[in-house]
Amino acid sequence: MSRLLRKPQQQLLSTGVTLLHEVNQDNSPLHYVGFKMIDIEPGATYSEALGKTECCIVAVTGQITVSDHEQTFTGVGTRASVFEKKPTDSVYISNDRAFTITAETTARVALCYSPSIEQRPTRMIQAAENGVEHRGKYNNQRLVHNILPDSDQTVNSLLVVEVITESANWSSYPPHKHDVDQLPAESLLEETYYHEIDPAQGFVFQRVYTDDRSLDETMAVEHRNVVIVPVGYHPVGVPDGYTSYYLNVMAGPKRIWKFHNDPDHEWILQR
Ligand SMILES: O=C[C@H](O)[C@@H](O)[C@H](O)CC(=O)O
Repeated sequence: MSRLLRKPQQQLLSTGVTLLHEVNQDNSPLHYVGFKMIDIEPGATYSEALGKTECCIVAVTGQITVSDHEQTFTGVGTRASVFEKKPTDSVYISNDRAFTITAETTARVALCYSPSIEQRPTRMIQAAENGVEHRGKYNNQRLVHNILPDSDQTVNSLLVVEVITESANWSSYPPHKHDVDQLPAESLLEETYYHEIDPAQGFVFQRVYTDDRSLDETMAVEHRNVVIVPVGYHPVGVPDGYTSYYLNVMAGPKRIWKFHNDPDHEWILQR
């Protein structure tokens, strides 16, 4: 199995709290991005104290209460399934703060991390604040919810976005990369993908590859898998009959999303 593909674990952290994924510097080739996916049962709590990292808590499904022990946000979350195709709520917590999440319903919660030195205010990112984009044409159409785009200057290094790709369409396509710190042409952003597929027995294909093909891995990605993108192009293809969801976390030395399309495939944009 590709070293870039992570299957969900079932690590019981505490009563009602299960860790499905943890991606960090110790268990991945990433240096900037961290990611956790936790499932929380109603009434159960998850607490964490941040060091020099910031965290975007995304209520992927269900409703949660989030407190940084100064402010408390209740009713965070808008959907029972990501395939309702509507944005959700998130809460941003900056470095050197602690937080507690309490599940109001059965909830899937993504914890998206990146480096942070200058402490910023805690804030709820309402679903209605998400920039919604209908990107692409032909069989390259996808729905994008920008949770923390690079235009949002309220955080230090974190970028968070979710994408819905319908049956027989491609996304993160034409293949693009953002793996060199060479602005204005391209920025260096590591990336993680947390995938969900409807119906859940489905799979999508994701390829992660470099120009010199020193890295070239094509994966069959299944429901609730994570794909790690340290470098390279990273297109996703969705088989007929299935719908794809993924949540992206990106971070690097500069908080700018400037990607470079694979020249071999950029022509499709001219149609
Ligand atoms: O670099 C960003 C990620 O690859 C996705 O968010 C991608 O941009 C989604 C898309 O445009 O299809």
